Amino acid sequence: MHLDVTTWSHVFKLDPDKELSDEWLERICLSGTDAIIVGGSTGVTFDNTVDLMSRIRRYEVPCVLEISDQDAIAPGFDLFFIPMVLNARDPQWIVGNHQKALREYGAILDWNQVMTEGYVILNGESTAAKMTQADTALDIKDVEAYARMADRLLHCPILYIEYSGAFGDMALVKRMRDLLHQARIFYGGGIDSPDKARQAAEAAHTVVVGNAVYEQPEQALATVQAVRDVRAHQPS
Ligand SMILES: CC(C)=CCC/C(C)=C/CC/C(C)=C/CC/C(C)=C/CC/C(C)=C/CC/C(C)=C/CC/C(C)=C/COP(=O)(O)OP(=O)(O)O
Ligand SMILES: O=P(O)(O)OC[C@@H](O)CO
Ligand SMILES: [Mg+2]
Repeated sequence: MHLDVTTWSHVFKLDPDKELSDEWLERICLSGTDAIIVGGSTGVTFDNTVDLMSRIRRYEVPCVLEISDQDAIAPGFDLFFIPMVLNARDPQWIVGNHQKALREYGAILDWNQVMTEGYVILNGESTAAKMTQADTALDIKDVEAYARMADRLLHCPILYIEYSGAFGDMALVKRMRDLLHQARIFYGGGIDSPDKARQAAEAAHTVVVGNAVYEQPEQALATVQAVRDVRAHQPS
């Protein structure tokens, strides 16, 4: 099992608040994806998180919890991703909820399992943008500044360009990747076909496929091979 995120090209993000049959969960977990992220912006509870995690645990694939609600923090994951929404207008989503969670867990957690994601949300229509009151009216220089903030100021191992629900601007994503010093760029949003997965894999280090698992599962599965094909033709 590879817990080194720098080797991950493709991940699926599964939402504890959504239904997925055992058959489809098996196909997703055995697809050859590099990891499964468990997360969602609303309706995530301790119970539905543990339920999904224990179903994924039947398979060998690495399993990460992307924390969006302190009440849904559950043990048993390989890693914990902590989003900090850098362009949130509400500071609760940059540091506020994090401070509260660290009051509870700070002294006992295994820091080797924790990775910070510098999040930049760019689809103003997404649930996450509305919830965090993200400022999505950004020009390229604004996004570059957030990318450098994540990479150089905060030393986040992950810069997450989030277009949840819509396919984003791959030229922008690639430009961010090219300016990073140490962070890896995760791109998520609107990947619902092998062609979009290919475009995203050419721009980002890691592509994240979420909603398509529930809406177009055959297409979602096909994104795994599409990303592999891109990597096979890229110089290492
Ligand atoms: C005992 C034990 C397990 C110990 C470990 C505990 C641990 C690791 C503690 C860490 C402490 C800590 C700092 C926790 C963070 C607490 C917290 C609540 C932070 C806030 C996170 C945040 C900014 C959330 C905002 C929303 C967001 C960015 C969610 C990310 C996922 C996302 C955008 C999903 C897409 O959502 P979806 O529902 O699919 O949306 P659509 O409707 O658009 O599809
Ligand atoms: O659901 P989609 O649009 O695939 O986005 C994936 C992920 O970035 C959501 O956090
Ligand atoms: Mg979703």
